[in-house]
Amino acid sequence: MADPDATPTQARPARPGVRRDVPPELAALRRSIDNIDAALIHLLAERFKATQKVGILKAEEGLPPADPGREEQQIERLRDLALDSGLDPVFAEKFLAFVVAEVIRHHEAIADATRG
Ligand SMILES: C=C(O[C@@H]1C=C(C(=O)O)C=C[C@H]1O)C(=O)O
Repeated sequence: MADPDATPTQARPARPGVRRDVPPELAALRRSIDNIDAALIHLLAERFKATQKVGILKAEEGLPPADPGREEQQIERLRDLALDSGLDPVFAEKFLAFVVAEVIRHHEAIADATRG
């Protein structure tokens, strides 16, 4: 496997103005960030697997794709969790809204396909 901290002689030539010899602490933090990003992608994939199943259930039951009441509860809960953990609650709410908008788009597509 490629060494992420490869010295400039082992790595591709750096683009002009791009430093290759990053300080070890920065390299370590970036490895941690990469691990966290990977976890986020896996978590999102699992969330979308669950919401796809919800979309199918809703289409079968004739329920609407969006549930604003449920979303209100989630916003309140996530804002509290964000505050407790030192994350900006406005960002947490925006992030949830971004994800939920995509889920609703999927649910609308599932409902359309189910109606035929
Ligand atoms: C997943 C659902 O469908 C929609 C998407 C939600 C979500 O992604 O969390 C929440 C509410 C609904 O607007 C649901 O009703 O539970």
